[in-house]
Amino acid sequence: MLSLRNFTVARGGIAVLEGVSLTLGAGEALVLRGPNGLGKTTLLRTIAGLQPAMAGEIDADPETLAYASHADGVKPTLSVLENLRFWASVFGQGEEAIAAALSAMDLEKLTDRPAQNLSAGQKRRLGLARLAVTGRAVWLLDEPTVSLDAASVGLFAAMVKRHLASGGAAVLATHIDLGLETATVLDLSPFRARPPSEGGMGGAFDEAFL
Ligand SMILES: Nc1ncnc2c1ncn2[C@@H]1O[C@H](COP(=O)(O)OP(=O)(O)OP(=O)(O)O)[C@@H](O)[C@H]1O
Repeated sequence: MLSLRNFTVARGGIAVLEGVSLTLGAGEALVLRGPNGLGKTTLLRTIAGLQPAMAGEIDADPETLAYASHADGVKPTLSVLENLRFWASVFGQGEEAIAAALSAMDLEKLTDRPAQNLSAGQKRRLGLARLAVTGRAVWLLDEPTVSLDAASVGLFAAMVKRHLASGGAAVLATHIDLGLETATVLDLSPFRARPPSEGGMGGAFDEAFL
């Protein structure tokens, strides 16, 4: 469903990760690990097509990818239900998918509340519920559990497990253990871009190099 070969990704024109190769098949989850600033977000953004790769190849159908970023991406003046209806219409999904999304993230009691009046955790639950109305197979998830309490983390983990069981796949940047028994953990530290003096395309000096 997704494969990368010798993939190099950059922020601000400077390579942060180089030579990343991976494959992801149906039912599989990949957990990206590495210290702050290493490039996990950058890798997910590049896979999602939000920025170009610096080098390497990606094999994936863009129409199968759904990206959930750090930001919840909810529309503040729309209610919870209106937000999901909006996204469902964008992705060609119907009421059944919306009902499943509400149930998955326990949002049924909040359907009429404007998103701007949700708590941080509720907003994040709505942001994650959007995934369930995309109908897309490969979920790209950047720190999906930020602001979630333990119960909501459990709901989200269950949603991801159902997605995998139904033939979907997921790449997650997360520092916590979601209990995805079948997930493969990929430590990105060995792919940190080398500075030009070492033959690489990197060069930023920041916390990733300390
Ligand atoms: N817009 C930008 N312009 C230039 N550099 C950036 C930009 N955004 C991020 N960076 C830098 O790119 C590097 C990789 O950042 P990225 O957000 O991908 O790391 P991360 O591994 O996801 O970190 P974290 O675990 O803290 O979320 C960092 O050194 C960061 O400071």
